[in-house]
Amino acid sequence: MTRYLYIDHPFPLESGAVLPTLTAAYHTYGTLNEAKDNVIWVCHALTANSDAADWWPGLVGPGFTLDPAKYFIVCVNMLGSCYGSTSCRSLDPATGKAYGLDFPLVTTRDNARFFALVADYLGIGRIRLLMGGSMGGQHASEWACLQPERIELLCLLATNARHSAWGIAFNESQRMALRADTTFATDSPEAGRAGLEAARSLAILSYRHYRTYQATQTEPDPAKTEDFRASSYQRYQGYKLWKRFDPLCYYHLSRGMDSHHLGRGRTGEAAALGRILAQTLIISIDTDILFPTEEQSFLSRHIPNSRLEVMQSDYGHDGFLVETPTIGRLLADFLQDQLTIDAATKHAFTDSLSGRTFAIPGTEEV
Ligand SMILES: CC(=O)SCCNC(=O)CCNC(=O)[C@H](O)C(C)(C)COP(=O)(O)OP(=O)(O)OC[C@H]1O[C@@H](n2cnc3c(N)ncnc32)[C@H](O)[C@@H]1OP(=O)(O)O
Ligand SMILES: N[C@@H](CCO)C(=O)O
Repeated sequence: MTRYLYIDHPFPLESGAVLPTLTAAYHTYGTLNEAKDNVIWVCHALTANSDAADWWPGLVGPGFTLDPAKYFIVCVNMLGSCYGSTSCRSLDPATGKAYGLDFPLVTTRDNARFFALVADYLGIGRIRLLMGGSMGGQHASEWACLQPERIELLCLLATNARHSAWGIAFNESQRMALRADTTFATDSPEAGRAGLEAARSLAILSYRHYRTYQATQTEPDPAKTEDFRASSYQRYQGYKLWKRFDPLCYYHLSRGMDSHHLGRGRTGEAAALGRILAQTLIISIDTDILFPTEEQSFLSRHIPNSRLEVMQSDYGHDGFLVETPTIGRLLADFLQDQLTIDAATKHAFTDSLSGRTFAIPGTEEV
């Protein structure tokens, strides 16, 4: 069940804008123990919500690695999302109307500060494990830089220290699709639908891989000359997001993702990552073309106590959501303090974009 926390206190954003009050939609699973040392905080990705057991089945829930019988698991909906926390659909007290397009930029750093504040309000001190994938990993790494002493273990999946030019270009293309829809940000009944569907269709290309499409969407009928299986898949993915997500929120969230840069104001990403005290497990996906393995290798080289695991998956970037048996195993070992900070265990990998093979932890090609 979604719960809500109302914080009647102004929240200044990095941009200088101020949100006068905050609403945090959140889920918890399990019980905070007396020692308050069993907190697992999950940060969700772009279009998910605070119900981590729903969108991470096989990882969060009874009998899985993140078992509520052992841990107090918390997930808070990020600011700007349409799943209950303060967003462009909230009322702007200055106008008495919803913020709409005027909603201020909420950076990944703002969201990390928001989570830290919510943790304070929920009476949570230290966090045993903070984790997140993709944009959730951007939030988790920001938080680990902001409050290094608070986070004991960190798990970052399919994420980066700074959103790449490639990632920003994908997001801008999606915003172009949204803006090209003349109903976007209007009061019409299905405002922004065509734009959102086109945007998601574009995005899905970056979340999957050539091999994913070859395996699942190759047309079985050799006589076909149009209306291919892959086409209906793209349209369906667009429709599926439209059924559950708000085009305006999507627009603003993508701006937040673009803002991600751990090094801003901290003399660079390497210095920022060097502040992280948590023992860190970094999980990469060999077919991830949006956050390629070289980005997680960078995290691993600069977070002092870290280990990189490269998972094989044909699913591409979204493998961090679906490869739960592998992730569960890696995480279980990590939680049992079997993390060995041993450079010798770091193995070479081949980057899916460039096809180059790198030795870890060095950057040199082998
Ligand atoms: C309120 C909420 O629901 S929020 C929680 C859900 N979402 C999130 O948390 C965000 C993160 N999750 C995701 O991004 C996605 O759900 C993922 C990556 C985990 C999985 O994506 P999916 O779309 O389920 O998987 P996949 O890419 O394999 O597509 C399967 C779907 O496409 C359909 N499909 C497959 N091929 C085709 C085709 N050629 N033509 C049309 N439809 C097709 C399948 O029937 C299936 O439909 P269904 O989802 O209605 O069952
Ligand atoms: N598939 C993810 C985005 C990629 O991290 C989501 O919809 O949240």
